[in-house]
Formats: sequence, structure tokens, C-alpha cells
Amino acid sequence: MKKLVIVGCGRLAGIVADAVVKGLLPDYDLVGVYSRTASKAAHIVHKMQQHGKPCIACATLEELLALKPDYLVESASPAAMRELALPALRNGTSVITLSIGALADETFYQEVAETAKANGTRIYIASGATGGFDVLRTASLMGNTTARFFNEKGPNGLKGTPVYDDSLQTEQRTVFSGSAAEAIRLFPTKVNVTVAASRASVGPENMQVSIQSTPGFVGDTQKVEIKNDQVHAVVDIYSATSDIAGWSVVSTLINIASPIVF
Ligand SMILES: NC(=O)C1=CN([C@@H]2O[C@H](COP(=O)(O)OP(=O)(O)OC[C@H]3O[C@@H](n4cnc5c(N)ncnc54)[C@H](O)[C@@H]3O)[C@@H](O)[C@H]2O)C=CC1
Ligand SMILES: O=C([O-])CC(=O)C(=O)O
Repeated sequence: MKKLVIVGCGRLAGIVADAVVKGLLPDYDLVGVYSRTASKAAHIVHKMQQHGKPCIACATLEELLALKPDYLVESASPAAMRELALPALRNGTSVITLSIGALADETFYQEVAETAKANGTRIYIASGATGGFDVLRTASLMGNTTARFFNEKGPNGLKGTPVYDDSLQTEQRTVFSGSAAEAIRLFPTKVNVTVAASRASVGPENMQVSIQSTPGFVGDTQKVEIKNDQVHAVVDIYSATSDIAGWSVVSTLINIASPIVF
């Protein structure tokens, strides 16, 4: 059995814990969880215990890593990913991350890659609320590639960000246009998808991103478009909630343990 832990015990972590309970991840024991909000970690532990599965809530990241997990699911934030990636990789723990925005920084990205290689560990970029990383990478390898990313949200999904104002409740507007690197700086927890798709293709500086706010729109549309001399591919995903991102972690974990890999 592989030892699994989770950092960041919110909505998406709950989907992963539920998958363990439902028996969808038979190759893993969820041995520990850690969250900034201790009550959320306790909630997952309680659920596991109710199903006869031992799991502990850790008070610190160090305590969690001392469990010597094989895999760590990061479902906290890009800031948390920045804090935990190197210590986890050096601990022999591979990381499945949803907060791919942390990997927009080229220096950090290289440091993560070198540390993983030196320690025989890996970072797995979950497809999250987007996908098609196989075709994005394949098309990029063919050369002469351009890629762009279109995200549509309702105005409430932009509350608390610098672009929000009440006029968005009644007016459709493009609220951002720029690179994925710029997008994640402005919306640190909302456009991890753009950095993920860029890392699979043209990189965060070259992925052109636009974000449109549409009154009354519920959920998110994430549309990646890649072109080279021969290929034109569009990965267009609408999702009513962000649950698809939690399920993408479950899918990645199944892949890691599977003899047949997608
Ligand atoms: N790649 C993708 O498509 C998507 C990625 N995300 C990423 O996943 C993260 C989690 O999403 P949700 O579960 O919806 O959020 P959430 O807000 O429901 O849960 C996040 C949890 O992480 C904890 N946390 C935050 N910072 C922490 C830290 N430094 N150390 C330990 N715990 C910490 C919080 O207390 C909270 O319990 C988001 O912040 C975002 O970065 C979210 C949606 C889609
Ligand atoms: O579910 C979404 O809208 C995607 C998201 O939050 C992200 O990429 O960080």
C-alpha cells in the first residue's frame, strides 16, 4: 500500500477523502491530513475513522512529513505549494498539486524539477478544471506553436479580486488580458488552470489568457486552444462547480498506481 497525505482540507480535499472511503483508491492508505484550519482536518479524520480507516490530523507540515508519505495531495493554495514542495520532495514524498500557479515562477519551477530528480520523487500536475495536457504537449513538441486560454466566470467568482466592481453584475466584460504569468499574479487562487496548461505547452510567459465576466454565469468555462503548422486543437470544458478539479486528483492517483496509464 502507498501512504497518502493531504495538505489543505477544504472542498476539493473532501472529494479525495470520499474517494478513499468509497474504495476508488484501493492502493492508498490516507494516513494523515494537515490544514491551516484545524477543524477541517479534524472533519476528514472523523470521516475516515467512521469508516474504520486510521488517519491522523497533524498540527504542522513537519509532523505530516514525518509520517513518511509516498504521496502528498496539495489542495491548499499556491502559497502552500511554494512552502511544501521542496521539503516534501526531499522527504521522499511525491506531490500531486492543484495549485499549479506556484510553478509559474521559472526559478522555483527549475528548483522543484532538480529537487525531484535528485530525490527520485515527482510533481504530478493534476488536470484540475482543464485538461488535454497530452495533446497540448504533443502539439508543442511539433514546434511553431501558439496557445491561448479563455476563461469565462460569473461576477461573483471575481469578488475579492482587483478587477471586481458592482457594474460586472449587469455588464459583460473582458476583465483580464495578458500572459498566464501575469494572470496568476493578479488572481493567485483562481487561474491555476492557465499555468497548468502553459506548463504543458508554451510556458507561462507565452500563454495568452483572457478572462471574461458574464452576468448571471454560473461555474467556469476553461477553453485552451493550441495551433501549429498542422494541428489546431481546442480543449473546451464547462464545469458548474470546481468539483472536477478534486476528481482530477483521484484520476491522477489511480493513474500513478495503475499498470495501464492514460
Ligand atoms: N487546478 C485547478 O483546476 C484548481 C485548483 N484549485 C486550487 O485548489 C485549492 C483548494 O481549493 P478548494 O478545496 O476549493 O479550497 P478551500 O478553500 O475549500 O480549501 C482550502 C483549504 O486549504 C487550507 N489552507 C490554505 N492555505 C494553507 C496552508 N498554507 N497550509 C495548510 N492549509 C492551508 C484552508 O484552511 C482550507 O481548509 C485552491 O486554493 C486553488 O489553489 C482550485 C480549483 C481548481
Ligand atoms: O475551478 C476553476 O475555476 C479553476 C480554478 O479555480 C483555478 O484554476 O485555480
